Amino acid sequence: MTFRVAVAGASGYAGGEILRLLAAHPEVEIGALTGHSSAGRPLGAVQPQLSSLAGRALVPTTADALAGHDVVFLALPHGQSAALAGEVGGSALIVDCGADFRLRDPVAWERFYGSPHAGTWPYGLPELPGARAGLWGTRRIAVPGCYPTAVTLALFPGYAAGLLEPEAVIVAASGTSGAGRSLKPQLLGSEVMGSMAPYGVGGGHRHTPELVQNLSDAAGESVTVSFTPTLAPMSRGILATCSARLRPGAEADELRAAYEKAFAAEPFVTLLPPGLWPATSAVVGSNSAHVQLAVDENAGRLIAVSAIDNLTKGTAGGAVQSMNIALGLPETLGLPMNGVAP
Ligand SMILES: NC(=O)C1=CN([C@@H]2O[C@H](COP(=O)(O)OP(=O)(O)OC[C@H]3O[C@@H](n4cnc5c(N)ncnc54)[C@H](OP(=O)(O)O)[C@@H]3O)[C@@H](O)[C@H]2O)C=CC1
Ligand SMILES: CC(=O)N[C@@H](CCC(=O)OP(=O)(O)O)C(=O)O
Repeated sequence: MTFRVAVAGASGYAGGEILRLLAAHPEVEIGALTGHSSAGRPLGAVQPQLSSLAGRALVPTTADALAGHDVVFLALPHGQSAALAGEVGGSALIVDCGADFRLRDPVAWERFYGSPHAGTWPYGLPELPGARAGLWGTRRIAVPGCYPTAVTLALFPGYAAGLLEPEAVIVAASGTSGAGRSLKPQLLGSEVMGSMAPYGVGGGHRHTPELVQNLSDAAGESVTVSFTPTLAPMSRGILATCSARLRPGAEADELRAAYEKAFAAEPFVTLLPPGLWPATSAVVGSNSAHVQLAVDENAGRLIAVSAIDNLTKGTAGGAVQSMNIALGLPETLGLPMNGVAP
């Protein structure tokens, strides 16, 4: 069976990456493509890398344009998804790449996003314990934020195994495509090239409550998270360096065994052999996450590092992986495991 799929926000970075993957997906027919300021233009004018779809027209983002599809991807600015999803309604599978339906706690939502909480949908990080059960047959998916995907994969096995104290310290570097393609002075080439700088320092980044939610779910208790994002002079990729204090008696071998068990059957997570460390260049263009860990015996802490492509595993690839599960398709269908290095 072929599923007819619409993409809202097809002119953006996330929308473009969704289309790159869907164009190679054997069970998908690409339907409506919508844009905002670029509506009326051909897709090839704003996404020239999508050669096979270059002549397709971008239409305005309306519920009418998105009606009549089996699957609708929403790749829109935060706050735009909830109203549109309500209007599209029906039996379509709606996959929201924005944040609107990720958090369960309305207080945390309002504090970090400053608007009323729209609700909570099944969370599209299949590797998180219990997540697949929520995705099978669902008609609504909330795709995780890109940092939460990288960080959760790096830390959840240690928490799920009960080997870590409930506090995590995370410093993660992201490429500039994580910020979308709208114009922002801090993203000018002359500001970013040859430089790295933190932002959202001091617990202010909106992915903090999502990290707390995921790690607390894994731990079965409330986990405190200190998260510092950093902008790196590259277009794609996230490298997350995560640290947590070991529970008394927890050993490096037990941690390694917990990670091996968690990822043994995961098609898109590679626990690297001891001594090899994740690099963004190895995962760019793929839906793969690379993970490695070490125990700092002096500090009594786990150091876990992950690398993903923020636009693939961190957005579009994770979204397609979750779509596959929801539709009963093989989970890996249409998704690249290999990167494009060098
Ligand atoms: N970039 C990333 O790494 C990640 C992004 N996401 C999420 O995906 C979503 C899209 O992000 P991204 O692609 O990076 O952003 P972009 O800024 O690159 O694209 C935004 C898209 O939304 C459209 N748009 C802009 N304003 C409006 C509006 N008022 N109403 C309807 N459509 C509008 C744009 O259309 P036009 O260009 O035609 O004006 C464009 O298609 C966001 O919610 C983001 O949080 C999630 C994880 C990671
Ligand atoms: C480099 C950069 O700016 N990154 C974005 C994260 C993008 C993302 O995953 O997140 P959302 O879907 O929650 O927007 C940021 O820090 O806001």
